[in-house]
Amino acid sequence: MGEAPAFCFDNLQNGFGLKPKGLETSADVGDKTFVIGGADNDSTSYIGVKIYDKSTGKWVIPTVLGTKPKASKGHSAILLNEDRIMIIIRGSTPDDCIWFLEVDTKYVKEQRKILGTEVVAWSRGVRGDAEKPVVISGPSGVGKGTLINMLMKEFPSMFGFSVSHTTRAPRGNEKNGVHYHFADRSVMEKDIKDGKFLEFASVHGNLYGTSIEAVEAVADSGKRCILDIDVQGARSVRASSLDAIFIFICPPTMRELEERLRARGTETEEQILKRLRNAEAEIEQGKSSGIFDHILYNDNLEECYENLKELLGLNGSAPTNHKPSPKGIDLPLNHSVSKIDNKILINCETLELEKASKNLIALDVSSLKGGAPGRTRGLNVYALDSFSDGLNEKLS
Ligand SMILES: Nc1nc2c(ncn2[C@@H]2O[C@H](COP(=O)(O)OP(=O)(O)O)[C@@H](O)[C@H]2O)c(=O)[nH]1
Ligand SMILES: Nc1ncnc2c1ncn2[C@@H]1O[C@H](COP(=O)(O)OP(=O)(O)O)[C@@H](O)[C@H]1O
Repeated sequence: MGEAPAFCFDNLQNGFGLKPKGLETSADVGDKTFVIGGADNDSTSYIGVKIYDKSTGKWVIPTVLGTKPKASKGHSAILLNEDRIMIIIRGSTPDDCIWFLEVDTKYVKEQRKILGTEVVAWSRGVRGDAEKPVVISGPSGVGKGTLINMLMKEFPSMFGFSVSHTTRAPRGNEKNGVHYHFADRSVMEKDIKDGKFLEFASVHGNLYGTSIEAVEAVADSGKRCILDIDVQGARSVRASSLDAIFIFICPPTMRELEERLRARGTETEEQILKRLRNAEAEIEQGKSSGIFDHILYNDNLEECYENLKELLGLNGSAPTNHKPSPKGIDLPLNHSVSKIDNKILINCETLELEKASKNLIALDVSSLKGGAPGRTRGLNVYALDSFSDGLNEKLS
């Protein structure tokens, strides 16, 4: 795209509108200058953001969404695609040094409309891709939990369960933080308002929801995330930026569903009747709404499980190509940053002679995925031999 070759951030002629000032950097996007960070004496524990609107000549403090990076010993900023600023933080841990401040992405534009204020959104940068999450829905008692448990037991290193929040009371065998995060309605409602949830719904009279953190934590651990959520939740996830595979589980008959619910023995008569009433509408929507990619009938459990595995490409044997999650990036405190096309070059200023030939790290940002309110994934990292021309070693 005909960009200038490498540039330094103290060169204001670079056309990227970036300049460091103490612990602050700034980036120009259209009429706005985004100032990131604070002065040396700034005592806040997070990196702050303020916006100078050149058209009005006024400073604006935006609503800041997402998990914010901690205050740091300094950072570099690189504007990407005119809609997000990549921040490389000095002196942080390997998995905490790359962040993205979204200033004009689709998500930020939507939130600006909803909130009626200026909005920016943080998301942490993560190396590599996550596998598509699997959303499983179906009426109460159809066997979702049973099938998910079988999958997690057979492939423990491959799948991780998204632990939902709910206001319903725990059942006898259920552990807080394992089966659900059992929450007070007022706390959950506040977290929903604060944008911490990917989706939420009122189901059988209780509030249920998937927090963004629940899904991202599974992906961070290098596992494929499984969500057990109702049809309303599946619809919300379908409309979100999460690219998932949607599976609906149907009972063979309503009578069999009722028998399973009663045999499970975890609900009162009143709760069973409520779940059965809701089941008819759920099955109707599950089959006809177009939300689901696949419908599975859970008549014979073993057969249904085999069909589920086939859909997930597991075909009876444990996959051998399961990749562990990539590690973070170990950056020395002193480094300089430049950009060539879709590569961000980090020159690590090491004094150790034996490391001097491998002191460049390249971050490939050509295939970023996701973003706020979750993580920004798809960041590829290479060690670059400064005495040769090309990228020569993908860091493990
Ligand atoms: N939308 C949504 N639904 C959920 C979530 N967690 C669980 N559910 C759904 O809530 C319903 C009730 O779940 P639960 O109380 O565990 O009862 P069970 O389905 O009878 O085992 C089921 O349809 C679940 O799929 C969530 O985070 N979001
Ligand atoms: N194919 C099946 N045939 C008979 N019973 C089943 C089958 N699948 C699940 N069950 C039983 O039905 C009950 C409900 O299953 P569960 O997994 O708790 O459903 P859900 O999570 O969808 O509410 C459990 O007691 C489970 O052992």
